Amino acid sequence: MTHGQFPYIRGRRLRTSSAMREMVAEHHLKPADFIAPVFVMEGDNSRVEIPSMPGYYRYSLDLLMDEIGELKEVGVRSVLVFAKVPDEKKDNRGTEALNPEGLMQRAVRTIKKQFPEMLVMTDVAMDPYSSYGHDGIVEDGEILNDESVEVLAKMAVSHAAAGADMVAPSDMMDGRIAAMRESLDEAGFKHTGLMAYSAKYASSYYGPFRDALDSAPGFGDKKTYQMDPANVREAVREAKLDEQEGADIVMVKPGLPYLDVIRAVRENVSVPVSVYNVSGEYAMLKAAAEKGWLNEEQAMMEALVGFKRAGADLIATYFAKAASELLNDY
Ligand SMILES: NCc1[nH]cc(CCC(=O)O)c1CC(=O)O
Ligand SMILES: [Mg+2]
Repeated sequence: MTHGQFPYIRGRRLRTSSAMREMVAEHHLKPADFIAPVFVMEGDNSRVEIPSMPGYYRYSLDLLMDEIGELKEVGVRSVLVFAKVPDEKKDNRGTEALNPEGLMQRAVRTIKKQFPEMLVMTDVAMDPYSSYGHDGIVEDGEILNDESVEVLAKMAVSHAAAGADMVAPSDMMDGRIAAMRESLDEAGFKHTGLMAYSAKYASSYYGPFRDALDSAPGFGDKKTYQMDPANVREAVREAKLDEQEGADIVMVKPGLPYLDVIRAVRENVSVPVSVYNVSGEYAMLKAAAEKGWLNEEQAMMEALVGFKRAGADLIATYFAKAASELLNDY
């Protein structure tokens, strides 16, 4: 009895042993694929666990160095820095974001001094500095685009001056990539890279991150600048525009609900594509694992290789350290 090419063709032959499966694996993860987001706060010798992100911490700068040392130890080669700004330093124009002695700038200098080979990327966005918790200057309830881009371009230069290898604008204002490239070049930072959050969706999966930085919008939502989850063609358009404006890497964010977007963007640009496996995705997996409903390590690795299969070249993920430890083990 034969059915089509069976029994001559048996897909299971290639799955008979771990060596066989590994030999035919189409995608692989390695620690250098990961970008580890890190949260820094003022103070000494302190760390605070983020309630909605079990096992993930905000560190004072001194303790952040230990954490980065551990990341380096397991083979992670790049970090993406986010700073928690005290309320009294927030205003509508993100003034503190340009302070050369600000927390972000000090963090970048300190990391580069202690770990010169670690790639340091910085979040360029106004929301942690904004009294309204928005990614731009607010006027009569509107988030101004062009005026915000001017601030963002200065912020990029300020991070570059502190020693950032790449700046990563996460604001979704129009035209900011070209403005940043021009400002960076004019200021002499022609080798400072730009990783653009090109297709960043207005997502509920950012909730735990906003807890971590106390950066939730004070009014309304971010739907007039972040993208509608219903759209994929628009993501391709945004990514292509950012590539033309000079982005060195384009990003899709969040990750798991947007694998098709990663694929579409990958097929339409030439620059590397990164994905942000965001805070809510981390929280979701951790919560299920805590309840014993999912195997945490297996679910984590499955999600991460899924990003590569979808077409991501690099992955910003809160699992960077845990996944690297596992990859080193076997
Ligand atoms: N510009 C802010 C910013 N940069 C990265 C994230 C989210 C990251 C995450 O959820 O892990 C956000 C939140 C937001 O847009 O409200
Ligand atoms: Mg855009």
